[in-house]
Amino acid sequence: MEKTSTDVLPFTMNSSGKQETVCIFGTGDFGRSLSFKMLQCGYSIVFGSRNPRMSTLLPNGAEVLSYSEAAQKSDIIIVATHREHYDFLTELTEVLNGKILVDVSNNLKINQYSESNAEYLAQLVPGAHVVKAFNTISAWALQSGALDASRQVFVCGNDNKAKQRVMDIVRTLGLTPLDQGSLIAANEIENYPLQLFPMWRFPLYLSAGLCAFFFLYCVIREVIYPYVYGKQDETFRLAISIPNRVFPIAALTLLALVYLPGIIAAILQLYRGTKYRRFPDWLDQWMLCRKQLGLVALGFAFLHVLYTLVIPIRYYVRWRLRNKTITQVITNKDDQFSTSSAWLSDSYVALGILGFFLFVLLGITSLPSVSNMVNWREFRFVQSKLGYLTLILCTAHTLVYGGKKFLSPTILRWCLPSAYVLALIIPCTVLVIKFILIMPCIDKTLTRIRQGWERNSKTSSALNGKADI
Ligand SMILES: Cc1cc2nc3c(=O)[nH]c(=O)nc-3n(C[C@H](O)[C@H](O)[C@H](O)COP(=O)(O)OP(=O)(O)OC[C@H]3O[C@@H](n4cnc5c(N)ncnc54)[C@H](O)[C@@H]3O)c2cc1C
Ligand SMILES: NC(=O)C1=CN([C@@H]2O[C@H](COP(=O)(O)OP(=O)(O)OC[C@H]3O[C@@H](n4cnc5c(N)ncnc54)[C@H](OP(=O)(O)O)[C@@H]3O)[C@@H](O)[C@H]2O)C=CC1
Ligand code: HEM
Ligand SMILES: [Fe+3]
Repeated sequence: MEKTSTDVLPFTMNSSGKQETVCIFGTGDFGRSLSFKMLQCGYSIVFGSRNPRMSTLLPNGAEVLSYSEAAQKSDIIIVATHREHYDFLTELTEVLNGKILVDVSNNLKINQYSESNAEYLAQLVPGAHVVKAFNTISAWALQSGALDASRQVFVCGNDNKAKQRVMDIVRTLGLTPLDQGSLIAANEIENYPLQLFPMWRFPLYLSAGLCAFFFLYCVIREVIYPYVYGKQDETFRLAISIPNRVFPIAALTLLALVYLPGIIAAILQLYRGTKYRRFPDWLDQWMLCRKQLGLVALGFAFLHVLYTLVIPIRYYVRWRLRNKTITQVITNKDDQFSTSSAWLSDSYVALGILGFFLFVLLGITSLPSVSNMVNWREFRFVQSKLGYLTLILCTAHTLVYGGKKFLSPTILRWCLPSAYVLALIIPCTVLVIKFILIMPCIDKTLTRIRQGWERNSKTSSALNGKADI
């Protein structure tokens, strides 16, 4: 096939065959980094600056002029200055008339101003076509080429032609433009780089709260209580014994909280008899951060395993073992081997190991490189079915660890049961309700609801039918 004349033109040439010139206002970090990249991609660059002569460190081949001279050289102007300094643009409204102004700016805080920076720019220079772009790309990444994580450039603007021209530039720089619509979207685009791990916030606050609560609980039971009643100094427990209760308890509770919203959703759907009514916001948010909750739980489980591995080398544990042996020698009594204790001890450790193995498997499948390789059904199978199996194994691990002493009154201190007894409440509740939900009669109704059946649609059509008669 023969190539047309436009096919053979490089992107950066305009229709008359000349290199396309782009003007950048501001010779700061971002303006400079963008100019390096654009020069590499074949654009010719003209800088607008307050002090054209003072500007150093600029790439070879870029011209530096005053703001108004530079603006006349191109019909696309990238405004690489901070919003606080935009007022100089009001003196240039005439030269900027009809030109494309690209707003790249970010603020320091979310919703710092009542209108977005791009809308503010459009108010300052009403005759220009303002397009928002590039604000999510950092100057450092542009220059060092480390753009793997952030190749996407969100673009928005009211003038379609202007937006297309900017998107062409984005593509030529090897980045991916994402059209976000009109300039109203600028507010959201500007808030985007200011967010700090939004999906992680709830899981992290929740785990900090859980850890603080259980830590205090254990300190009261295991440090303060022995001190008050026997003047014993048990503070060494703060280093390993108590963290090795708090971390597994946090892991188990968070794991249960990953599966609790699915159950609440099912109960709501059964109660309402339809899947077409929205869940309350808190439930929606909770559902959306289950992955993060699960990964935080996995982190705590890892800590528990590491702390458990060091138990045999602890001074306190070795001292107790030695002392027991010596006492047995002195009193000439030996401990009878108890098969049931051996079973209990081996089973709870085995359950922990199997639970941890599946837990890690869940974590691995949540890596994008792995989840992209499995289909939806396989992913659901691992996350939902194996996820529940993980919860069952970890709960059983804790239940068997509690063993016989579980509810005996001797373990109460100041009426407080052992911490793991509290930790079992949510997981056991989740498992019991899940067990009820998968009973055939309930499961059948739930499946019908999830396939689109509505309980009330029958009654309402019957009522309609009556009304017709
Ligand atoms: C280590 C670890 C890593 C994890 N990684 C991920 C991850 O990468 N990605 C991820 O998503 N989760 C992840 N999770 C969380 C969790 O495993 C999944 O969310 C899991 O799918 C939850 O299973 P579920 O059976 O409770 O709920 P679901 O599978 O969500 O739902 C149960 C049922 O409810 C129905 N349902 C769910 N939502 C709706 C709705 N809005 N409207 C109508 N019906 C609905 C479904 O059809 C399904 O039949 C992770 C958990 C852990 C512990
Ligand atoms: N740095 C980054 O990684 C990113 C920055 N941005 C945005 O790009 C814009 C520029 O950022 P950055 O380059 O880091 O900032 P700098 O402070 O490094 O540069 C800003 C430039 O603005 C010009 N300017 C115009 N008027 C004034 C004035 N009154 N006072 C001071 N400077 C003025 C100056 O250029 P001259 O001296 O030539 O006039 C100055 O170098 C900002 O809006 C920022 O939010 C967006 C994404 C990433
Ligand atoms: C390799 C895997 C695991 C091993 C070897 C293991 C081992 C142990 C041991 C030895 C104890 C007793 C600790 C003590 O005496 O202080 C224990 C307690 C406990 N484990 Fe595990 N465990 C594993 C995985 C898990 C996992 C994945 C969870 C849950 C998510 C978990 C939850 C708990 C809980 C809640 C306790 C009770 C904590 C307490 O109050 O003392 N364990 N585990
Ligand atoms: Fe500045």
